[in-house]
Amino acid sequence: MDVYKITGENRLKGTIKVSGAKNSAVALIPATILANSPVTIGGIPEISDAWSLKALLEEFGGKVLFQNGVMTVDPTNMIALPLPNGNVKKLRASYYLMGAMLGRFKKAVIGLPGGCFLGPRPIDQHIKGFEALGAKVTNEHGAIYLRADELIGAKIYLDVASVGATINIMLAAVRAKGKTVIENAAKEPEIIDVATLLTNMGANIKGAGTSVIRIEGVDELHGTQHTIIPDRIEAATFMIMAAAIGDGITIDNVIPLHLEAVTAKLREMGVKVETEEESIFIPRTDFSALKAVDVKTLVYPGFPTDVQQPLSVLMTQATGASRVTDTIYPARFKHIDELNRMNAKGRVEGNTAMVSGPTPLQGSTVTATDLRAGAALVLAGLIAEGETEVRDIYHIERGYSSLIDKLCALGADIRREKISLETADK
Ligand SMILES: CC(=O)N[C@H]1[C@@H](OP(=O)(O)OP(=O)(O)OC[C@H]2O[C@@H](n3ccc(=O)[nH]c3=O)[C@H](O)[C@@H]2O)O[C@H](CO)[C@@H](O)[C@@H]1O
Ligand SMILES: C=C(OP(=O)(O)O)C(=O)O
Repeated sequence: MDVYKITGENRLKGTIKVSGAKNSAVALIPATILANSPVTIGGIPEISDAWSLKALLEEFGGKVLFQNGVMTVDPTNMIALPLPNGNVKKLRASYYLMGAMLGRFKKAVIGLPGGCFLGPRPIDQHIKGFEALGAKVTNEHGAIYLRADELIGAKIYLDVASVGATINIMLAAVRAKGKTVIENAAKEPEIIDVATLLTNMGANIKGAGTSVIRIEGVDELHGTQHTIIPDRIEAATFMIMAAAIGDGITIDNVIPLHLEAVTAKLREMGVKVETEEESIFIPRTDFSALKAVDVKTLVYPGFPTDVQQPLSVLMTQATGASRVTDTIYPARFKHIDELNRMNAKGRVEGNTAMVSGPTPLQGSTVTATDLRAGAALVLAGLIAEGETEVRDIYHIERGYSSLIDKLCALGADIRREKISLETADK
């Protein structure tokens, strides 16, 4: 088993560069299926989700080159093979193969997705959208079967403003006949990024980034080049790290507008956040002035659920009782038990976690139960006294590109090591 071993309390200083957005990359890569010639995307993060998607596209005839952050997909020889198992279960975003394959081939068989278990993560809104476009959708033996004689544009009202459903319906609708309107669409920046790629491939999409998206289907989409947006969740993780253990850290390659909710909440805590056009500087925090806050996760542009877990680590260092309410994933609190193993004072009631501080954290052996829980534990390890061992790091490596190298370049002491199962059992 691979683990991270972190020796804490090193002050970190310097510049850290944010990679391309995971949640864009995992949709942009499946979107290439819809083209009739190669698509090149720059800035793809070196994360296992990107490698899993590369393998999946290759399973049904795609030619994929992924080098130095640039992925080129030649989709011309793809055929609609079923993908019921294996790589589809390694990530959440394999659900985008449904929309993209349905759009191109009018049929698909895709296993139910994996990804972080954050409580129930239904895909009923994706399916409702596909059905509205004319697909017959069945769930057989853990795989979703989709088939349509033709896709016809429709008006689709999403019961929840789901990121995945919005993008998935867009992927199918760009090749449907006529007009599709998605109402109560999600507004996350990654949706605009996917719409930009599709538009550059020849699609006709209006309103991405607002709650009403209008799509006029086209007969063909062609190859193009695209550069991905920076990862706002990785940037937020680094902002929190800088506040928790930084001696002056510049976070480079960010779109500050995408980080407004996080910036506002950090400022409310007493963290100084200096925003430039494409970077953010966080000076050393005055911990005597770090205050407890309440935070509620909301759809974009609200505070992102993906950042509440890392933020709870900073809350352990703030004076007073902080509260995190997750309205998107009410059970996304497995990290609290793990932080408590490190001497944090956290407690969960319903969809809310209470974290009291300030508490000196102590190094311990902890488990990354999901991606952002893992990021939170790495942050906790960086500030804790002594050594922290983080297990199940495959979750972290689904979404953070070259994390160890980036943190070590700032002065962190982190090693990725293999431990035997006997050692793990002790
Ligand atoms: C690959 C990717 O982009 N993952 C992100 C995406 O996940 P994902 O796209 O899975 O999240 P959604 O936006 O779809 O989910 C939001 C809420 O809607 C519910 N829901 C969703 C779909 C559906 O058909 N029915 C339904 O009830 C979910 O249970 C959840 O409570 O957005 C989440 C919310 O910002 C982020 O935490 C994830 O990092
Ligand atoms: C929950 C996340 O990812 P996924 O949807 O891919 O599981 C995340 O990025 O925090």
